[in-house]
Amino acid sequence: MAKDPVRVLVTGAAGQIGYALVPMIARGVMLGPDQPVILHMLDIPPAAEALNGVKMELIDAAFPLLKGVVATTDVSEACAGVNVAVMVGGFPRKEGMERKDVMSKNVSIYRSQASALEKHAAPNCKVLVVANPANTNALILKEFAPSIPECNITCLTRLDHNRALGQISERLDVQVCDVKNVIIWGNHSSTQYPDVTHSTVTTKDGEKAVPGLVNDDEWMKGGFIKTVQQRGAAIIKARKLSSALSAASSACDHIRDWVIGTPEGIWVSMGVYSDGSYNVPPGLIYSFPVTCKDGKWSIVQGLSIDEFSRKKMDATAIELADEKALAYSCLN
Ligand SMILES: NC(=O)C1=CN([C@@H]2O[C@H](COP(=O)(O)OP(=O)(O)OC[C@H]3O[C@@H](n4cnc5c(N)ncnc54)[C@H](O)[C@@H]3O)[C@@H](O)[C@H]2O)C=CC1
Ligand SMILES: O=C([O-])CC(=O)C(=O)O
Repeated sequence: MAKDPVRVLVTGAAGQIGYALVPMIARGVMLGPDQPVILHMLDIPPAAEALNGVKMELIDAAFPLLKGVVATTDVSEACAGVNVAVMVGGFPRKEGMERKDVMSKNVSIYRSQASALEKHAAPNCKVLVVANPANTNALILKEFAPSIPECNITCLTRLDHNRALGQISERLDVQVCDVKNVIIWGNHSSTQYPDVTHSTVTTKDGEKAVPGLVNDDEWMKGGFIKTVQQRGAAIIKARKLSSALSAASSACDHIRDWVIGTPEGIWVSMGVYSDGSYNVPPGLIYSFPVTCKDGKWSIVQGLSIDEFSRKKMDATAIELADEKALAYSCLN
């Protein structure tokens, strides 16, 4: 029997990431090849005409799984009955703007969109925040949507995770699908800590630890970390636009693994509400290694943390606490 359609909201749908993401969702990349979807696309009034253009293209592409398209600038209509919400819309930093000005705009957007989701979304709606500052936007959303379970509110660090897999695969000249269990700890920012301590490569002689294969501590603790931390900026410099293709693909990976489950023996990175695991302060949305089963994520426990990792994990937590304080100061 055909499945009932799932309603998926994409905010900022007329933007770069939105344009890459909506066809992936309509093709089944996010929720599977047998899962019909209804797309809800939200953008702001100045982008209404472009948004309608995206809707026209979705119709023209005749996606078999796509059972309906709502394209609107009305946040209540956009959120009505949605089962999955991918929050890509936000206010970007413009020339001459202070950090506080950008935070203040995004706090106000995420506060009002949280209330709309709380009122209109389906009860067990899963939320993924992509727009920067992603962790803190997700935290604000959590604060202002108290009836949405906190475990349903996450932010995207899967792109950083995939970037780390890509860098290891290039360095060792192995297939990216044979590399697993890197970790992104902390903020989706240049303080994030991409950690290869526990990662492995599947070889014809079995699983081998990445640190032993790379055998270059200086690179793993220096160039590798910096490349992953700065990759978004490098893409913007090269394209003059954001990393829309890889962000859209990673957003699909994030939701797919969350809904369908992570494969046996594999963990992924997700920004989730900290429960104090690994001595990360509770009350932050922080990226951890997680496995997913039956639509729920759980933080991988018991990994050993060396002194180098501890310092990096603490530094990114401090940045998140500062962002949280700044965000709260914008609420008054
Ligand atoms: N977490 C991650 O891994 C990544 C996050 N990003 C972030 O994703 C966001 C989107 O990036 P792009 O698509 O390249 O930007 P973009 O500027 O092309 O698109 C953003 C869209 O959001 C819309 N928008 C603005 N305010 C809105 C509101 N209140 N409600 C609904 N829509 C609104 C804009 O009109 C625009 O169409 C940015 O914040 C960017 O920094 C980008 C790459 C990776
Ligand atoms: O800074 C940005 O907008 C881009 C970004 O987050 C990324 O590519 O990781």
